[in-house]
Amino acid sequence: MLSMDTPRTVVLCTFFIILTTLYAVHLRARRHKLPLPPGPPKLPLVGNLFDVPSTFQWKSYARWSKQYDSDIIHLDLAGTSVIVLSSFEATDALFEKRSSLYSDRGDFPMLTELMGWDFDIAMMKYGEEWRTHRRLFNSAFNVKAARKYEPAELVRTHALLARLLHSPEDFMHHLRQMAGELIMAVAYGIDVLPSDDPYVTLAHEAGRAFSTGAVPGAYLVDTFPILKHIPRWFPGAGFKLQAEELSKLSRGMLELPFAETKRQMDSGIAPPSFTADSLQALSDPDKEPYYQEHHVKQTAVTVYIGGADTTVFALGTFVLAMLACPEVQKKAQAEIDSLTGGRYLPSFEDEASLPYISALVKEVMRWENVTPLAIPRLLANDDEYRGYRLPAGSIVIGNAWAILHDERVYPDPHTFKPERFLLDGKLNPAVRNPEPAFGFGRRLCPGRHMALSSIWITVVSILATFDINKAVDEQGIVIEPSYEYLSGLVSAPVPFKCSITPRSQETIALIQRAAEGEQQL
Ligand code: HEM
Repeated sequence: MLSMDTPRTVVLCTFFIILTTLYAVHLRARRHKLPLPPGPPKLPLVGNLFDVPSTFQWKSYARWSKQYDSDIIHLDLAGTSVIVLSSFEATDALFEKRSSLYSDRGDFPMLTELMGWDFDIAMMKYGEEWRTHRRLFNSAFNVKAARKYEPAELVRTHALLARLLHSPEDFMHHLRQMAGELIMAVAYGIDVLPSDDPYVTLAHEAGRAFSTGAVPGAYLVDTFPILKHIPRWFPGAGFKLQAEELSKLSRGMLELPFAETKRQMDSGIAPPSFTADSLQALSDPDKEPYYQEHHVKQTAVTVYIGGADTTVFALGTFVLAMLACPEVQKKAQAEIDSLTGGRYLPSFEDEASLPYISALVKEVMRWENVTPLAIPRLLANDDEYRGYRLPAGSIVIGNAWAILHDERVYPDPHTFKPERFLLDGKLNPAVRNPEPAFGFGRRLCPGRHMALSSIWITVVSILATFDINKAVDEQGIVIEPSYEYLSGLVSAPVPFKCSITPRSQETIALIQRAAEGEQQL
């Protein structure tokens, strides 16, 4: 019904629309005049293309941030605008508080279109499809749901201890096997073979191909997407043949383990897992109606790709930290011994009584964080921050490494020091959690609860039962690890040697009893 006020309302509305349009035009014009954030001088056309190194970019970004005294810097990579944020304040202000603008991902034509990884949540554009996958993921991996994986984590950790007893020199292989077993069990309910398992091998190769394709600029077609249309016989189109080969891995990873879980479900022998539970829930009328089978299939792969390498490399860093700081290892073992008296292997119930171990795990995540630049974002619209113009379409990078090595928050940041997280023997809530190790805002890693609990139980179990020391060569000379890392989206310790020996006859007996008990279950 029209009211007497209608003409007045129309005038008011028109006035309001004109005012907001004028304001938007004014804002755009004003923003256009604002300077870009500071950064190294740019050459014509190529900008900073030759300034940015091809490895360990996070260290150069952090150096520039100091040099220009700004936690937000700007680079131009041959026409692509790149913004790097190097403080908690800046990532909080943009990724967290303006998340609707800063949650998109850039285009990776090689990875998503040619290699077939378009179904991976981590690379998905910000929108409905991503939201559906993310909800499905969260329903199975939120803080409460992730607790149901603890028994599986404990069993796999005990199997790891038994393998370390047998061949300690292969510790990285054992850590990888453990992570592979755990994730295949959690995602698909598949029990993998103790070695050379076809699913783990496939997943490992697929994961490697994924990590290579996810590095910005790794393939020319990512910088010049038009190249994806050139025919495969064209000179220089080798990447298309390579993509065809690699896409077999993503297809295999998508289809094979999923088909196995469905086969087990049809035979009534499928153990609980993300895939089996989610497929069962599809037929439940009370559950979310919008999930479909392909969402479950695609999300299950993401569990493996997101979780396997990251967890293994964090545990590699733990071992390296024990070599760097033997006194930390002693303190951690003393805390465990004072609780268990060496009579039993620690379990998740002990977590609250072992604050030094929890602090040690936080320090592992901070010291050499696995994903130094998280995963870059794409800025959806023009924006303005601290008087700087941030152009739409910019790649925005959160330099998690710089934030976790900020001496204002973590004094003496390059030293491995779990004590920084403690006060009077308890975890100190005033010290900031190293959460940027898992990214930022709405795209913060959804697997972090499971990752942290599996890392915690592995760390406490190894420390309870083994001593980790530097290896010694045939001449009795100590082999110093290089403490170096390989550069990439996911940063792994350079392979190193160490000596892992059981702490006593009693701990050997505990490990054997745990492994035998679990085999009988
Ligand atoms: C030490 C272990 C891990 C680390 C350091 C890690 C780190 C990260 C980081 C930095 C991101 C990007 C966040 C951003 O864009 O800001 C991410 C995303 C993701 N992670 Fe993890 N992660 C770990 C373990 C896991 C595990 C165990 C899973 C699966 C159970 C997982 C699943 C994912 C998924 C699905 C995404 C994509 C999220 C999205 O784009 O919305 N991660 N992770």
